[in-house]
Amino acid sequence: MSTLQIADGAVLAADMSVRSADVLADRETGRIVEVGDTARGDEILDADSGLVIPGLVNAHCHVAMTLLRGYADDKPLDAWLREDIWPTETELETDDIVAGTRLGAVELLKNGVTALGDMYFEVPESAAALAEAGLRARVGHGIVTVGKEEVTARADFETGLDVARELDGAFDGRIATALMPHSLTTAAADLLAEYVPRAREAGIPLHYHANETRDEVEPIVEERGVRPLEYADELGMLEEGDFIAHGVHTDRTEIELLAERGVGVAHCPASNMKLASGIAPVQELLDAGVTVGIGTDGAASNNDLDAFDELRDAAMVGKLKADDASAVSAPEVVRAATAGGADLLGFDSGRIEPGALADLAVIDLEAAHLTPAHDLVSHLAYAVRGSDVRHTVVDGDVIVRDREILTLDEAAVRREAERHAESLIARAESNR
Ligand SMILES: CSC[C@H]1O[C@@H](n2cnc3c(O)ncnc32)[C@H](O)[C@@H]1O
Ligand SMILES: [Zn+2]
Repeated sequence: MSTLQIADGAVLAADMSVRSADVLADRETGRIVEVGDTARGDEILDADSGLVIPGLVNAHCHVAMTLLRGYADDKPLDAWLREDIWPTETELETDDIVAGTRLGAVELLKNGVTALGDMYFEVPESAAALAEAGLRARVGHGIVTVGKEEVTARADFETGLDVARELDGAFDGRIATALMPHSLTTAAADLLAEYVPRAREAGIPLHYHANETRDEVEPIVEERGVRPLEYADELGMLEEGDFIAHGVHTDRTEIELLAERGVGVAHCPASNMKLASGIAPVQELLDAGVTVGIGTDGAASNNDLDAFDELRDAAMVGKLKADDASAVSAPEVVRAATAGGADLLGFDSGRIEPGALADLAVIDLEAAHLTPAHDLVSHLAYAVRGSDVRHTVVDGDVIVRDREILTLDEAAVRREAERHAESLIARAESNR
């Protein structure tokens, strides 16, 4: 056994208590073997004056959209997608997506994220980039059929299913997959009815955008006479292991349906605020027993991938929505961003205890904005910034040490991303 000892820090336990302890991880199995003060490891990672937490889980992202950060702002979802994002995305080439994925991976890992849910294009190449950077991910090809001929629409579903079947378990199990139709209004009903059962036969879960805006809910109610998640249920799209993104405009019946079916919600508060989509009823979801994770969505609607921003946003807007300052409390958001997200993605991580995957982040507590340290869970929810992350560990491997990413050349990744972003936008603008 080759071990990593994360030494001399305070450790956040699953019950949200904090105590001084070392964490010992087996680098071969990638799992935590001991949490205590007798651990002795082959390699030491210094966590003195630090807090060891489960790595944050970004439950919903389009990571390569880092290339479109700041390209189109201040519009609502539908106009933003149709006028700016989709026309530009038609110009994307595989190398652009790899460059954007690497840039996103640097940002995520340096901000303490160890796992993500990612829906985008060119998934074999982007999944390889994520895994090589050191991240764990559940990935899928985003399937859109609106505006496409039947044959092209079907081909998109075939790609989604093939990618999900072929990549599941790749990169020593760091990559898992899902069938990812973009949304209930942008993926055709007849093809969903055909492909969802095929995904089930292969044991593949589903992930899709749902109930994000009122404009997306109303046409379904008008056309089908049921709420969007009732429609999803009719199509067999609400099964244990599935998770939706957003769930902003969910009514009581839909919340109960999610709870009954064991389907979780990736809550994306910053994206929902920026696109003025609305505020998800997070406290109601939690009270109903729905598993909630937290996501950034893509960097073009956020505009960064700092998951600590999301924790804070989730707590703040959750209170506003509930009209109750005690709603979406600090322990609840910290749990959502760690164990909640890990449950949504189906990873055995998100908690620091023997047997769990050693996906961890170490927060440097020596900062003016983290002083005094009355309550470290409060700090995680309301005061810690991504730039306070000192080390990030995935599968027992140190990926970020003293804020330096070890798996990628950060300067080269930034240069490449700049180059690809510039040429992508030039191509898109010349074709307008
Ligand atoms: C088909 S791959 C994913 C697809 O989703 C687009 N997208 C980015 N952010 C959002 C959002 O908040 N709601 C819906 N769709 C979104 C992205 O640009 C890709 O086209
Ligand atoms: Zn999204």
